[in-house]
Amino acid sequence: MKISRFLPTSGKVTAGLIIVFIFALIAIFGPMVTDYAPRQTGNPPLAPPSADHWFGTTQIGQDVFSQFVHGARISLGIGLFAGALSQVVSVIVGLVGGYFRGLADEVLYIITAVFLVIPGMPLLVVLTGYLPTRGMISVAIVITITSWAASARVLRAQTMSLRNRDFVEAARASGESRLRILFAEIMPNALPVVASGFLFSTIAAILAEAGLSFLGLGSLTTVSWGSMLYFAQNSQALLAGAWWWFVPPGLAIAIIGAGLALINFGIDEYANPRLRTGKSRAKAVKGSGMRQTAMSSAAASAEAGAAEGGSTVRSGLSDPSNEEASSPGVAQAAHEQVRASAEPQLRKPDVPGDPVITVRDLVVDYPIAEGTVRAVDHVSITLHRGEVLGLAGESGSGKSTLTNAITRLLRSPAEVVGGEITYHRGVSRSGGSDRGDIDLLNISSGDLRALRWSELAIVFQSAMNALNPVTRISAQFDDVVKVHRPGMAPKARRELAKVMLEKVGIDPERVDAYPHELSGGMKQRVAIAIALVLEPDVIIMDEPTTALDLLIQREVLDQVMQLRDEYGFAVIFTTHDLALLLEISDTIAVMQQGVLVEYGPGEAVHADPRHPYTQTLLRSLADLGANV
Ligand SMILES: Nc1ncnc2c1ncn2[C@@H]1O[C@H](COP(=O)(O)OP(=O)(O)OP(=O)(O)O)[C@@H](O)[C@H]1O
Repeated sequence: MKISRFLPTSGKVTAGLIIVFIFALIAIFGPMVTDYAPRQTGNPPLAPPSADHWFGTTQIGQDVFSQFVHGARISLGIGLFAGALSQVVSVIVGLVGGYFRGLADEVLYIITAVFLVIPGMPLLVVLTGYLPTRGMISVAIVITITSWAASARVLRAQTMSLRNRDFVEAARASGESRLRILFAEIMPNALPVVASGFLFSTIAAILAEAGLSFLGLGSLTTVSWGSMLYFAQNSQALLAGAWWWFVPPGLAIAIIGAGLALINFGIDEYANPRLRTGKSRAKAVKGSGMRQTAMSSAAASAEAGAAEGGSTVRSGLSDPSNEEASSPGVAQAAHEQVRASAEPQLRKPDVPGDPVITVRDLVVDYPIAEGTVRAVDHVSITLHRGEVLGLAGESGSGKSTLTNAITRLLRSPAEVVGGEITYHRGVSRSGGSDRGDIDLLNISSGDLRALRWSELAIVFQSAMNALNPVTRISAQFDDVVKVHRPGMAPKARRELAKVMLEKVGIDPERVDAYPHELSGGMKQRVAIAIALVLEPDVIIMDEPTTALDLLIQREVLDQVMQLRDEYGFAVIFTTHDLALLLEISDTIAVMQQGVLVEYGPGEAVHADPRHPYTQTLLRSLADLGANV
């Protein structure tokens, strides 16, 4: 495990950590290097900084440096203690209320709301007035009482959204105790909120202590940055020109506050792996761990087969347990090894229509901290009008990267480093002359918006996520139609939505339903109907039926094929299910480690697979069939 993976990638976070580290050193070691006790008098009064007194002296001859370093211990100590205490209260109130709901939640929520509306500083002042002692712990407790509510409210909302997620349901179903679900399942997902709450409470506590001490309400027998400011102000240090007395504590409070705020920027980076460039690892884990399909196991045997033949095809980043394979060199070399192990087998597709999309020599890289992942390596394919192009390949082989490049949905850090993608507009449905070609990689964002959906539509893997849960189906059709057919009347749009629903086998009266009122299969059909509503030339379907059971999958696919016959759109269909692809595709493209290893007419690929990887995939299918 490399330490560099845990180092912050952002300069802001590094700066924040350095600041906090320096102050921690000052608080820990500072008191050891000073010759003076913080309250010791007898030195020359109001002496400016000198070799004897680095930060000068106070009006009664105390050493300011000594007070500053001792004060650092107290101020930081109170900040951290009150910050931690306030988070403990927030976590308990937020998690318990958000998870258990009911009366407990109502009571806790009312208390939280009351604390939120009471202004913090006046409450602090009142509470400190009633303190039996003004010790630092008492001050920290008072600060906690006034600062826990904001974070508790955010945590409650987060818990409410997490409590219905599948992994929590699964934990409940597996019999985990409520306490465990709260603290082992939900809490880790809420950690970014807790961590950022902690940082802000710490800053607030340092400021509150300084404020209270400055007002003379803190513990004036203890040296803190706040009490230094109090005495400096009471002795009119400003008028006396003794800047060295109040500038160090004032500046320190400002700098440590900035440092903690800068660290807060880093929390998201750690909480969300996608924000870190090491996303490929996360994807690889997901790919190799979660989707154990026939294809990925077949890929494993393909590798074994290749190894027997003398050349090894490594799965590169797709095996997280393999440290060697995860190293950047191997990641970069994986596609080269695929090419070296066997020549790609590319045959001309056997489709009558004109080309509608041509991908030529496309190369897409993901530069990550550990090196560059070449996700698509010199891929060329042609999609013809009305053609169903089946895109197969193990998880992580580059299918989504290829289709996302076509739809221009690639996300950072993806970089298209070579090749062309051309959309051939052809003649319009109403006839006329050829409308020419569009260079998809260099299209303007305005043209891209106009093209997407009206000519190039997408059906995402999970309709569950693609449909907005809080708007009716009719409104979701409207979203698309209004943008591209601005002149269409609301009534006509509603009728169009109904027609489209009927086409995908859904009762048109369900047009006013919300997504949660539909079954999984129905939702996927709605997603397909929305993709079809503007009669596009091309639909990209990224594993559109994976989440459905076999019977529904079959029904949805039959429907897609019927609609294809009716509308004549071309489809790029991505799936792990090779058997399904063989059945529906005119052309098959098989990818491995970003390389297009087999390409050709579906029947020809089925009858005569030429690449060892495709052969193994098909053999494993045959074995599966034999075993059933
Ligand atoms: N944002 C990213 N940063 C770094 N590497 C990435 C990123 N997205 C994808 N990759 C890498 O690019 C390669 C191709 O990934 P891609 O998602 O295109 O594969 P896929 O065949 O669509 O996989 P799946 O079927 O699991 O969706 C993989 O090695 C993956 O780890």
